[in-house]
Amino acid sequence: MATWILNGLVWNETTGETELKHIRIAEGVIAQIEDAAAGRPDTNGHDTIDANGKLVSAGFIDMHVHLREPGFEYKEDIASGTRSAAAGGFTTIACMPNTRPVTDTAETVRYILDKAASAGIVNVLPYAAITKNELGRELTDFAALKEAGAVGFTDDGVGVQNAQMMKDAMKLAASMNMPVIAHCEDDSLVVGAAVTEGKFAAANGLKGIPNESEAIHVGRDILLAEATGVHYHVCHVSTEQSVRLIRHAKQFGINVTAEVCPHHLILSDEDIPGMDANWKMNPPLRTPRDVQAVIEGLQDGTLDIIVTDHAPHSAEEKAKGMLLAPFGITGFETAFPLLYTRFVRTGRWTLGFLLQRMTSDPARVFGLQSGVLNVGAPADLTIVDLENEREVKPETFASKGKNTPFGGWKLFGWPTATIVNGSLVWSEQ
Ligand SMILES: NC(=O)N[C@@H](CC(=O)O)C(=O)O
Ligand SMILES: [Zn+2]
Ligand SMILES: [Zn+2]
Repeated sequence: MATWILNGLVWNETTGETELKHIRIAEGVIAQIEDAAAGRPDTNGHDTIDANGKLVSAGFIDMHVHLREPGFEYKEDIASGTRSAAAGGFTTIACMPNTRPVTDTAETVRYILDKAASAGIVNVLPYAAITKNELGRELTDFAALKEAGAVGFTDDGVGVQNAQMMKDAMKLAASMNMPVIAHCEDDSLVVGAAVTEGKFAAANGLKGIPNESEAIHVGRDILLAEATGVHYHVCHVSTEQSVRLIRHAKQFGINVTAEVCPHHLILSDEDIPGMDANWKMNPPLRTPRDVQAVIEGLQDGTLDIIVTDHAPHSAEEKAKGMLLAPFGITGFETAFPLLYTRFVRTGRWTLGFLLQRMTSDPARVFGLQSGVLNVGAPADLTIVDLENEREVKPETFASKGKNTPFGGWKLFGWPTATIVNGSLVWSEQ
């Protein structure tokens, strides 16, 4: 059976314009795209969804998320996490291996894929750990993990401290055409601090996390990527120094790509209102100068894609306060509205620029079929209301995590329906 999505505002990658279209989806793929000006198609016997002039985009892709299952289901699980993703317009998400047990065996990779197939409502791509238990001591069985369905290797949550270990991982990953995705953090430069070195830390008499703790790994790993030829992808870039190093590496033709999170594009340490753990994440909110640098990095192509680093924690954990609470904020349900409101509605970016960084660019970087609105592509689509302003209400999130610094913000650009493999998996109440 086919479904027609009628009167969708579609952004045309070739012309850079938006046009009103009717889209037919059948058997999980986009089967037909017609100009709405040519009139209503014959929808007899088919389902119809009237987009009523709302944006219809290729579904958003988020290559850095934490679903917390197995092991931390009190924070999030695959059912609640994929529902939260769908509510944010995401149709494909790649989940990090800092679960319990750590996703470091084929068995755990298969557990996540099976659970995603039975309880999940969007496409879930699991990453596997680089080192056993993410302890940095011994490599995992890359071949078995790839065979089980892992899409890349990462110890997200911690940096790989030993350079030889990282080099061995890159060599092995390169030999099997798999990417290495790095959380960049040198433990010897992090002294148990909760926020960045900067005005907030100084004003509150706190130790700060220095920019070099991130950038020193970026620099090291770029040299190792050059030596091994691996596809090296940098997680959640937050500092001016990292942007500079990645820009330089790309000029040299080194196979490096990078991601940036909405919060690092929008907030600095100077926005932190007080000792509230909803403003605590890793990497931390940096200085205004770093915010400017990551924006420029995204704009000039140094940073390739936008990811949320959706990192839900329980209310009890976050109530421990800025110093003791775990790092991380939820991301799915605010990402597009934040970026659309802050950068597109204000005229700084085109709609197409933002959509590309959340759809076709992640697909290109990680070799996925989705992320484009073309005939023959997977029918993973998002419908978004660009015109109505609404307040961020964390208590209404589909995610179990309510930990966000954006509560109360008034934003435009709310997803209203999400379609995965041709099926409507979520729609606004
Ligand atoms: N980003 C965070 O602040 N936290 C992440 C870990 C990580 O992404 O490094 C988490 O797992 O909670
Ligand atoms: Zn990380
Ligand atoms: Zn993460």
